[in-house]
Amino acid sequence: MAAERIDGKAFAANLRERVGAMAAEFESKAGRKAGLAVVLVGEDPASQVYVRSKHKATVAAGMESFEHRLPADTSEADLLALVEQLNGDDAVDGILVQLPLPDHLDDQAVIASISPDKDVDGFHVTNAGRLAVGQSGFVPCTPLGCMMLLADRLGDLSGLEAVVIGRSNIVGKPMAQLLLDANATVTIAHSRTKDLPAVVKRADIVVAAVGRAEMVKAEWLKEGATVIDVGINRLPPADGEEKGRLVGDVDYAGAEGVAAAITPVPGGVGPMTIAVLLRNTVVAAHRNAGLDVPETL
Ligand SMILES: NC(=O)C1=CN([C@@H]2O[C@H](COP(=O)(O)OP(=O)(O)OC[C@H]3O[C@@H](n4cnc5c(N)ncnc54)[C@H](OP(=O)(O)O)[C@@H]3O)[C@@H](O)[C@H]2O)C=CC1
Ligand SMILES: Nc1nc(=O)c2c([nH]1)NC[C@@H]1CN(c3ccc(C(=O)N[C@@H](CCC(=O)O)C(=O)O)cc3)C=[N+]21
Ligand SMILES: [Mg+2]
Repeated sequence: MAAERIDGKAFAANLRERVGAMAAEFESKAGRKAGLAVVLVGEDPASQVYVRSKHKATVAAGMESFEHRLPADTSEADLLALVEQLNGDDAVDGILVQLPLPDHLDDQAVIASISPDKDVDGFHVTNAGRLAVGQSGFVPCTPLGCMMLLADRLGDLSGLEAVVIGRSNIVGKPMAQLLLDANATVTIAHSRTKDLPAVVKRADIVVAAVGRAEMVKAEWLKEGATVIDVGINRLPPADGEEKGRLVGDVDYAGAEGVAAAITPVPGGVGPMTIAVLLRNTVVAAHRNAGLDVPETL
């Protein structure tokens, strides 16, 4: 039987609806809209696409979107000065600096300059630390979106074997932390892992966040596994194509024959990332205005 396709796009649309309702309620209580500032340095085409879809989604949810596009040769001092200005701007509840930054800019220094209370990406060490010790803060959007899909599909994750492939600060590590908090038994695999296929074979839940097109094969999966594919990989254009296809880190066509459920690429985790970003921004707005955060968020 073919695996069920986990429709992240539909789930995300529903979440954006709910966030929109909370944003409207926030506006009526606070007398202003919740605001998200997005900073893009340089002209990377993929980053431009993401920033444009974040802007559209922010406005559609009834929030204010402040876009700052800076030239690729922006100095670190100028970028830090902009973040400082946004930190002090009461109309701005959330700040997102699109990564990766051009090589001459230090990602970590820039993330460190964002006020943890406006760090809706959840990348600041303060928020990473809060997640690690179980305090409330901001959780990175992509892993939180993956957890929402897993909770919706599987309910209680207690005792399930979860394997996260990838250990980046923005996806793999926080993903593992959230799975652990949900009482899964968690393994983190990475480029030095010996016999990755055997490690993946144990998993009831596989989260692939590697950045290698269709690396995870059907034969690696346990029958009935739930597969969350975070990877976004652009294949080289085939004959007659202008742009190459977008594929995940999992061989979807093969995995469909073994898994119980799997997220597609596109239409899976990607749309969740943006919806959770809006969710985090409305949460930030409530906290920054001293209002109770609605429980439904
Ligand atoms: N859908 C979405 O919303 C988002 C998608 N992404 C996508 O997710 C993917 C991962 O992103 P990100 O975490 O930022 O990437 P990074 O490049 O920061 O991390 C990749 C991880 O994969 C590991 N890895 C690399 N090669 C192998 C291998 N052959 N076997 C096992 N592990 C390997 C690396 O191991 P090591 O640590 O040893 O180097 C590293 O931990 C990318 O495709 C990215 O585009 C990212 C963010 C959001
Ligand atoms: N500070 C920061 N925060 C981020 O959250 C962040 C970032 N930098 N840099 C880049 C990555 C990547 N990322 C994605 C968001 C949405 C889709 C998404 O919507 N993808 C669509 C397809 C989009 C397309 O067609 O290209 C989908 O999967 O269906 C993908 C990837 C956020 N990131
Ligand atoms: Mg994110």
